[in-house]
Amino acid sequence: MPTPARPATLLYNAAAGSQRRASPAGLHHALLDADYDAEVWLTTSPEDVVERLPYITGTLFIAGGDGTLRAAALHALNRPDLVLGVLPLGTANNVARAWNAMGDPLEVARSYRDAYPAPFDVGRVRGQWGEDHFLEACGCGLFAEVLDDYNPHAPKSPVRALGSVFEALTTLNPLGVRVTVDGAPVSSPPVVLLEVMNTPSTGNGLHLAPRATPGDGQLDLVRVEAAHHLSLVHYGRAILGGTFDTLPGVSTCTGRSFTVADQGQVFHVDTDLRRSHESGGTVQIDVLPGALSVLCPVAG
Ligand SMILES: Nc1ncnc2c1ncn2[C@@H]1O[C@H](COP(=O)(O)OP(=O)(O)OP(=O)(O)O)[C@@H](O)[C@H]1O
Repeated sequence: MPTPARPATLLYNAAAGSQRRASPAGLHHALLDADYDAEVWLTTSPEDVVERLPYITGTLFIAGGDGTLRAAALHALNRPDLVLGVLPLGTANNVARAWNAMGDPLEVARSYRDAYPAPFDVGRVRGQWGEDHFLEACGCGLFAEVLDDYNPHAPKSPVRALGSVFEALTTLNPLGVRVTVDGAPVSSPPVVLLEVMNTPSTGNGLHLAPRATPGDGQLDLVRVEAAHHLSLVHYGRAILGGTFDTLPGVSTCTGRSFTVADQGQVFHVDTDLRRSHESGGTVQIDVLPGALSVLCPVAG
């Protein structure tokens, strides 16, 4: 007698950037092929997740982009009863890319047949403003300034994004901020960009830490020294080619715990923005190793 399909939930965001690539019914069928009988949950806002996620246990497939994943994942911390599965329907899909869950969402769904749950790290940030978590990255300097000008929660617009890049490039002052890694001070020349990354890319697919792995219990610190500030063409080429960490003036190192001096600069935590009311003190960034349990796709 065949064994019944495994129960699961399919969270589907119809507002995600590439939702046209797979309908809820199509994903439901593909998951049946993978032996999961998923109850479909059509989400319309992160608030749905807050209300309903506490009542969901077992396997939760998330069909959306990084925003949808983050909205669910932040409520899946300290929930050993919940295993997440990523179905890439977003625009950048930084987390799906880092987890080998990219490609045709229907194929990815089918690849969960023999998948196993694996630990997925989460970053924790503590500043004067309180505590936040990130799946992708947290940092200050150029990218945070661009996001601050752009407002990532408004509708996406490439023209507005370009305007924000130019604005940040013309107004950014190098940051001379002290940094420690695992309790030890590191050389801290003025930088134009400082990112602590869990996934290799963040934002609109900015591939800043090609070696970052979200299941290794570590985070990658990436800094771009102001003195070596190259042209945008150099950065653009290296980001596309996955060689950003080899550029002159770009330094990287891994660690579990970081502090960054708080001089009142804006920080981004994934796409959220944070700024202290008063400068002084430090922002503390730690890895929470394996804080999430996420299915690893297994290609058939
Ligand atoms: N449960 C939810 N969680 C997060 N966003 C949601 C949710 N439901 C609807 N949305 C809306 O969907 C929009 C897009 O979501 P998402 O970030 O997942 O896709 P994307 O922007 O296309 O992908 P990416 O972030 O990978 O570039 C959000 O800006 C938000 O307005």
